Amino acid sequence: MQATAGDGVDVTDLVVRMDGVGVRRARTSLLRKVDWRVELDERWVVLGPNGAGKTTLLKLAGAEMHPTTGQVNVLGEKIGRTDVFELRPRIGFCSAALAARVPGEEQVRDLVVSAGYAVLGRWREQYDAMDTDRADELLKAMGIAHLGDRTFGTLSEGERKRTLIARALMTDPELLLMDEPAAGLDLGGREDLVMRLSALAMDPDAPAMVLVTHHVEEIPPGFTHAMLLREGGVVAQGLLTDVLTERNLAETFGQDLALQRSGDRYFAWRRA
Ligand SMILES: Nc1ncnc2c1ncn2[C@@H]1O[C@H](COP(=O)(O)OP(=O)(O)OP(=O)(O)O)[C@@H](O)[C@H]1O
Repeated sequence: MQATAGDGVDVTDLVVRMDGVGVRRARTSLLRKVDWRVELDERWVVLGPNGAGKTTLLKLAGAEMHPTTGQVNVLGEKIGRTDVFELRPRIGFCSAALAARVPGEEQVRDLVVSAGYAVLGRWREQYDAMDTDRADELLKAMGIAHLGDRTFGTLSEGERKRTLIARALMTDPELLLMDEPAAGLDLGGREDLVMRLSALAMDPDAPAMVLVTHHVEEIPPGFTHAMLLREGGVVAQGLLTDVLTERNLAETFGQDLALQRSGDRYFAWRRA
């Protein structure tokens, strides 16, 4: 008999499970009563305005933070009861906060390959040839194979984002968490990234994914589910096509928003 999460879902397929989760800091609720299930083959987008709690949610899923109330399970391990240093290599994480910690003189290939050794910053050991081949393969998949010998400090914003995604994939994670990967990119850079993330989302061997964004235009085709957050509370969650409605967007962003779908892409704007 298979163990289930109480809602018929096989728990071995659950990558993230949150039950009644809340996070409080200095009498402020960053998150309230979040119940969430992410399965192996799902690709989630978390959408909401500034301060909604998106990064907090991602940090919980990345075992970077404990909840104040409720329970968080990631890859079958309960946060608070497990060794996070064993859990974190199973999770790929990319965020602006991580980018800010990368020394400018770090070589791109080293930055990617060192993820397997859980280090950031200059690493003088010799890497295994298999590891450097894998790093080059990931750089190629992100369209930046030619940048392996460059230093991180010399890269454009878009090239940095792609490097960090390659690094996050280096350990072959079971869960990939991305906090606003398209922030700061120009139109061409954004479109290029959206298409690469779309290819990743459609790869059946790719990890479960959670992508945080402010913009519906940044949702890569192939993403399957969405959570809308406002002021620490879940406005709606479920299948992307069910959740992404004008009504839910209006409630999430507190404005009268029009939403249009063109193929697998979404566009939103405020009605006059
Ligand atoms: N340590 C803290 N103490 C008090 N408030 C905090 C703390 N950390 C975060 N917050 C607040 O919690 C709220 C949620 O923060 P979070 O970074 O999760 O939001 P977000 O949705 O990712 O926002 P953004 O889109 O602007 O990045 C914000 O209002 C933030 O100011």
